[in-house]
Amino acid sequence: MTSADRGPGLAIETRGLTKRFGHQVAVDSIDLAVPRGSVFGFLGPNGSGKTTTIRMMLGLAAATAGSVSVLGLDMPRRLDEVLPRVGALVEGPAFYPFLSGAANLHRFDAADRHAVPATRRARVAEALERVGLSHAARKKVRAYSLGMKQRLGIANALLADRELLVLDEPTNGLDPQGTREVRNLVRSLAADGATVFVSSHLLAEVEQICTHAAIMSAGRLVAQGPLPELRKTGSAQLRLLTPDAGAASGVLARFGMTPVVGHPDGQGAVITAVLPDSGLPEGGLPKGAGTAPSLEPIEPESIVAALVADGVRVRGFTVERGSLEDRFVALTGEGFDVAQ
Ligand SMILES: Nc1ncnc2c1ncn2[C@@H]1O[C@H](COP(=O)(O)OP(=O)(O)OP(=O)(O)O)[C@@H](O)[C@H]1O
Repeated sequence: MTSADRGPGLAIETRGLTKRFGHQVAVDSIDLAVPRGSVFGFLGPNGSGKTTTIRMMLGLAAATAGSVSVLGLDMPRRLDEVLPRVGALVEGPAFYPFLSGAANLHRFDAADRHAVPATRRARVAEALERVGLSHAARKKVRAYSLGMKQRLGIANALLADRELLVLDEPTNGLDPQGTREVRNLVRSLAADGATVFVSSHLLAEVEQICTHAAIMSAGRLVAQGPLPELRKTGSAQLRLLTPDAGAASGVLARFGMTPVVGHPDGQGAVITAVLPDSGLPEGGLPKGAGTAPSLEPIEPESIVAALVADGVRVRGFTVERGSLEDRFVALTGEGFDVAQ
């Protein structure tokens, strides 16, 4: 990461952020950079350290080492200035079941010493409207579905104007309808200009609503960046159809590839090869790496040009990138739930 990636353009920044519970390292020296205005997906399997990181960001847990700044201010030192500008939904909201949704929000608003009492009623009504719960404002929360409770939690986070929303697994446990509602809500919050930091163990969810993502695995941050960039990195599979297998293999080997030759249809050879990774692994090259991978991605068209220049007859040529899911599985060593 360059120094240009840091600074006032970031809504959240952590450096070397670490949390140990006894001997267990739950969060292992992570450097997160969440750009302002992004919808940032914080992705990782259960137990990978997402909630612990979020708790440290919000001053709910003390870091063992490292630093966090939120909206450009050090946490937890500047907690009092930061919290009024941040809406959070962490580990499921706790509501009074015997009170209505509106009455619950009134209580939360009253507990906020920055909230002006005279405008409380309007603020609560607006937050309920924002999450589509106006019709259920007077209903007791015990009669709310899980999706409605989650939306009420987000309404609570929206009681004041927020520059940053931090949502920990906001669709966890929701049925498909509730999930859709919450996702649409997250999209519209982002469209209004807030930075939204949303954790999830669902890859599909992050792909649908996020502009950026970070991937956690066993307490470590294994990748982060804009989604299109994360999709681009990683290896791709090349497939070449040619009657000139020997010459073609020689050309591919010159590009550092290891071609595999098959003869499935008698029409010529089908050669497959893995296009070398175009991106450096997070944190640079592994120690002791033999040959350094090229920093420049190998363009498929330069391979075709080299094949043609060497007189190879190219009858078919395709390059398929792995999906984001392939990439995440490769990074975390675990599959992701694919629930929509
Ligand atoms: N208070 C605690 N005491 C001891 N260990 C903890 C504590 N909180 C979390 N851990 C451990 O730290 C690790 C990371 O947990 P964390 O809840 O941050 O992960 P997560 O990615 O948010 O997972 P999930 O989606 O299941 O909440 C886990 O192994 C967990 O058991």
